[in-house]
Amino acid sequence: MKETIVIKIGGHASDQLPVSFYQQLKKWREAGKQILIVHGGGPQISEWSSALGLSVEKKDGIRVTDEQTLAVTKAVLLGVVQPNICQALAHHGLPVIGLNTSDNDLLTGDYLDETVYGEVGQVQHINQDRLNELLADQIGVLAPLAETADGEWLNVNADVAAATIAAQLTASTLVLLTDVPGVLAAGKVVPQLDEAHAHELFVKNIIKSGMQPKIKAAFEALNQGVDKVWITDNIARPGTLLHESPIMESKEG
Ligand SMILES: Nc1ncnc2c1ncn2[C@@H]1O[C@H](COP(=O)(O)OP(=O)(O)O)[C@@H](O)[C@H]1O
Ligand SMILES: CC(=O)N[C@@H](CCC(=O)OP(=O)(O)O)C(=O)O
Repeated sequence: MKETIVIKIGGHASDQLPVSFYQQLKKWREAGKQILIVHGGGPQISEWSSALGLSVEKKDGIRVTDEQTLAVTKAVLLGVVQPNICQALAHHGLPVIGLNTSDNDLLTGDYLDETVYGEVGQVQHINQDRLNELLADQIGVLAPLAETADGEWLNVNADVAAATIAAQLTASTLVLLTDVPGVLAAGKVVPQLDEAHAHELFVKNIIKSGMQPKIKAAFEALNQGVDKVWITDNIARPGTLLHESPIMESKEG
């Protein structure tokens, strides 16, 4: 079985991928690793929603999604963000396939809390065999949309989706690629973060907004068997490396 690396690309990051990103993907492929990209698109969804006169509301980094916002989310993720990422990878000579849940029920799930968030879900099950088959010879670029057993589409936070998928694929590494070089505290990147330290930064309101679901998702992935999680703006360096328990040698304590 090939080693799997899951990379989540945030909506900001996907608009400005540096050449080093594609070079690193090539290196990993040459080393025999299979790669799945789970993409976001939050800023793009907000922009299109506003342009269409829809309200934009997030609670703890999760978008409150009514029927109209879900329609915009599907259109923007599958019609704008995903094709742009696939095109960029292809231009850099990488074999790529754009994916969404409708291909053999790749991501099935259920509502997170319908009364609070509306049409928002969490991934419960992935079609692991189909994904592994697709990833054997190409890089998959998968949208964070799940479907219920009844075929309803659900909007899933891309960090949370990537973490669940990484865990179910038993990925060695989950990279959360974003627009900041890592988790920042007092203006500096925290090089290593365990759960206790993360909790402290939550309580002090240092970890806020979009960083909240990212950190929660990262620890979910670690607790479910993913070896390493990085939060970074450059896949060639780990940024913040997350750990389940304290690292004795860590200066961050
Ligand atoms: N402690 C923190 N360190 C770094 N970024 C933080 C922190 N707390 C909140 N953030 C915010 O989280 C953002 C990244 O989350 P988000 O905007 O959802 O990115 P993405 O689209 O890549 O998922 C950063 O741009 C920053 O504004
Ligand atoms: C439920 C929920 O919050 N879904 C996200 C899905 C996209 C996403 O997560 O994009 P980023 O990674 O770029 O933020 C949203 O609608 O914004």
